This record gives sequence, C-alpha cells and structure tokens, in this order.
Amino acid sequence: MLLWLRRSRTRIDGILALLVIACTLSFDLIIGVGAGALGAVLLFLRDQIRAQTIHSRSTGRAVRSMGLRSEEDLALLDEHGDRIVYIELRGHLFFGTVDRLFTELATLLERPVWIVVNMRRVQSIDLTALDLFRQMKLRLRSYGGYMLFANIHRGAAHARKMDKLLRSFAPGYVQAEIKTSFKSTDKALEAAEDMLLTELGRPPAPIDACVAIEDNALFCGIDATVLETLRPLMQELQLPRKARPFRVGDSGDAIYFVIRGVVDLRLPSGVYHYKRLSSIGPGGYFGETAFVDPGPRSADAVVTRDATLLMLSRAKIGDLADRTTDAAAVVLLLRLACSLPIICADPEPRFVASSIGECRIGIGLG
Ligand SMILES: Nc1ncnc2c1ncn2[C@@H]1O[C@@H]2COP(=O)(O)O[C@H]2[C@H]1O
Repeated sequence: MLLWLRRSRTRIDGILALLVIACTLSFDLIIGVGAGALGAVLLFLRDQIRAQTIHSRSTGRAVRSMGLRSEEDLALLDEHGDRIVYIELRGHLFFGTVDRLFTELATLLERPVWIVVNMRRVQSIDLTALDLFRQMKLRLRSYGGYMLFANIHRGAAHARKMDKLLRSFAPGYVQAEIKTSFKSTDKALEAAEDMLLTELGRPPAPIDACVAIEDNALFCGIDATVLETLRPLMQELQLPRKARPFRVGDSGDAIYFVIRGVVDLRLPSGVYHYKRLSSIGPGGYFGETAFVDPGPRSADAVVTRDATLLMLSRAKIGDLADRTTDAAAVVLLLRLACSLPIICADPEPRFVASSIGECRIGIGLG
C-alpha cells in the first residue's frame, strides 16, 4: 500500500500532495494551492540543476568545419586539434546550471583554447547565466583563449536578441578584434580553426588566390591533350558573392571548375537553414554528379567569395562529338567515376557504365 514511499520520485510527489492537503485543511485552499505551486517550482529547479547541461563534448580533432583546408592545414589540425573544444549545451541555463558548468570547465578556462559553444538545444537563458558566461569568457581570454557561440536563437532569451546581449557582456573583447557569435556551428568551428592555424603560422589563404585549369585537382597528372580538347568547350563565369550557379533539384549536366573564389555546397533544411556539405576553392570542382549522370542537382551551390568558374556541360561535348572530344570525355568520366564514392560503393556502377559506353561507342571502342 505504501509502495509510493519506496521510489524517490513518487515519494517526493506524495509528500508534496500531503503538504497541499495539510495546508488546505490547516489554513485554506488558496494557501494549499500556493504551497503546491511553490513545491513544484522548487522540484523543477532541483531537476534542472541536477540535469546534465553538457549534451556532448568533443575536440577539433574529431569535429571539423566543412571549410576548405589544404593537406598541410589538415595535418596541423590533426596535431593541434585538441586546442579547439566543442561543447553542445542543452536545457535551461540559469545561475544553478551555468555555475555547475563553470566548475566543470574550470581547468579548460585556464588554457589557451577555443571553446565553441553550440546553443542549439538551449531552451532558455537568464541574466545570471549570461553574467557567468561573461566571467568564463574573461577568464579564458586572460589565458589567451576564446569562447565562440553558435546557434543562439532569439526565443532562448525571451525574444531578446541573444547574440547582441552576449556580445554586450564581453567587455574584454575589442569589438572588431573577433566575432564571437555565429549562425552555425560549422562557421564557429571554421573561425576557431582559422585562428588556430594563424597562430601556428598558417593564416587562411588570401582571398584572391587563383588556380589555373591545368592545375585543377581533376586534371592533375592527366594527358595534356585531354585538357586541350576540352578547354574550348568550357564557358567562363564571373560570379559575385551570394550568386547561385544552381539550386538543389535543378536539372543539370554541367561540371564547374573553380579558378578563383569559393563556392559552398549546401543542403537546405528550411527557408533560412542549411547544412554545408563542403566548400570548394581554387583548384577544386563541383557538380560532377549531374555531369556524370545528367539530372537533378543534389545540393545548392552558393558563391561565398567572388568567383571565376569554368563550366563544362555534357550537352556541349555531345554537340561537338568527334573522335578526340569523345576520347577526352571518356578520360574525364573515368576519372570522375573513381572520385565519386556513390559509384565506388555501387557493385554495378550502371549510370557511369552507360555514360562511358555512349562515348566509347562514339569513338568506335564500344
Ligand atoms: N555529401 C557531399 N559532400 C560534398 N559534396 C557534395 C555532397 N553531395 C553533393 N555534393 C556536391 O554538390 C553538387 C550538387 O550538384 P551535383 O549533384 O551535380 O554534384 C554535387 C557534388 O558536386
């Protein structure tokens, strides 16, 4: 009969119910209800303080931005990646929960590290919590580290602009010194990586770097005649920042080679939200899937730094089909076939086989 007394959760609920009954009988209903409401609030606060505020934690070795990196930079990030700490917080942030977080991060705050705080799962945050974050940021700054916030949503601070509020709580930062609030974790991680690499003596590549088509990753080590044949078929595009060569679902058959600038490939997840799949810089290429197998694009392409691109469409190759063009197209398609993971994973790479087959028939090899 007194089973509820055995479990702590039901015991507390039972005691609260008895308290409400006792207050109602001893005083009146209003006092009984008040005592019940007060008890519920205290229980809620206790649960929140006990709940884990850190949902997940990792380092820059395991979590990487999708930013464009050279082999050397990737090796440096592997070696020094533990100087970037990634933390995903959750729940309600107020004095009790953030104070515990402060204690958990105490040793980390005394190292020259970049702490990337993902606030995506944070439901609410109050001023006392913000003040503790300010103290954490200042402590970290005094040891040469930075705290970067990502995914702060307005609703978390009762419709106030959280990012502005957080920035105003950071007097230790010179306004222009560093951006500390980012729309996405990916961007915050990229900023932390840029700063780490700069400190290691490898600042990000200059914006206006150019890589000629013959040095493009796809043509590396390829016979010069292949490029000579294909080059006249390529169309040069000068695109400003924010231009979109194509959107997900658009029908396409062209591959793009980046000569200058950067193009992001994004998978939209809402009107304003997306996941960055990769960033392609000078010497890279994108749109190869629809080039190999003409059809809908699998991602949005967005220019993030003014770009010069060379576009090569399959239709153009088809129009001008002659022996040399077809041979060059076969070489290109074979090379692309090996670079597409979907094809390598497919035991019977049908669409590439048919694409190459068309060209082989064209040059009498089929
Ligand atoms: N998961 C991914 N990682 C990197 N690049 C991708 C990924 N998915 C698609 N892309 C690129 O985005 C392009 C979108 O157009 P395509 O499907 O023609 O070719 C695609 C690839 O070049």
